[in-house]
Amino acid sequence: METTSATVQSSANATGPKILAKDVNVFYGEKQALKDINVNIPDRGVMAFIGPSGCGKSTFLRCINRMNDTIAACRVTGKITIEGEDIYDPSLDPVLLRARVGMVFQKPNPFPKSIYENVAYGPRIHGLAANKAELDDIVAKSLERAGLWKEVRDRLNDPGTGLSGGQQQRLCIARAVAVGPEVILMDEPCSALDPIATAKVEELIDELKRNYCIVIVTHSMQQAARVSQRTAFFHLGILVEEGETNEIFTNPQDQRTQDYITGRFG
Ligand SMILES: Nc1ncnc2c1ncn2[C@@H]1O[C@H](COP(=O)(O)OP(=O)(O)OP(=O)(O)O)[C@@H](O)[C@H]1O
Repeated sequence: METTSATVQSSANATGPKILAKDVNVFYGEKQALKDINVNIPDRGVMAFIGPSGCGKSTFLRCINRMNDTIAACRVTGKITIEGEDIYDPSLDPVLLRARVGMVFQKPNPFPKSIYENVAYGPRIHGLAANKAELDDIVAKSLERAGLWKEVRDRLNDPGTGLSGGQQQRLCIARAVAVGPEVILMDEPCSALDPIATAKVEELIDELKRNYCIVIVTHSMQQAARVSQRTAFFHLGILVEEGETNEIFTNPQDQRTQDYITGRFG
């Protein structure tokens, strides 16, 4: 499923960490939700964030594309870089950042428009296609990358909301891919899907990791074990432990990780 279109190619560089977080603290008003988070996220692979409810996984995910900026009471300190570039630099446009760092949410949220328009919207507003033929090409390639092309190519003008839940989630992934992101953030992307649709999305994640840096928040340890190469365990706003997924699940260094993965809490 290789593509020749520059617009859907990741510009990622395979060496060194893609994302680097240093001493990241997040506050909602007076309440501190994350404390001194330090982590390197490698390129071309999947990192899973796991941990009990309320430990700050989604909050940290939202730091990576500055979605927390949209929450009035939220304050972020510390530094996050993507390929060395400080994403909190005041000169950086968060709208452009969010094209580089796509996001897929828990509940599939296609626009109330056609399948075609759902995918074409981003490339059009970012001026990625010079004409209709180029836009058609981006739409087709993005749907192909999201493993949906064969299922929808004959009904591109049908509403996106008419697809099944799993197809809608893959449409949202196609929409993220269409603007040529480097990073794809996924916040529990399968929690609203049945096991068959979940398996399809997991297969897709496995395919996409060859070209993108993917960060996934999941409540399912089985899913983390299946799809990720690295796992970070969060607890009460602290990143307790991070490492190779296999190591985290078989030989965790911290008692809290051990307790969580063996089901003693969470
Ligand atoms: N918009 C918000 N305003 C105020 N507090 C918030 C907001 N979003 C999250 N929090 C708080 O920040 C803490 C971390 O929440 P977050 O949603 O990041 O955790 P999580 O690990 O993703 O949880 P879950 O697994 O239940 O989704 C929680 O105490 C939560 O109540």
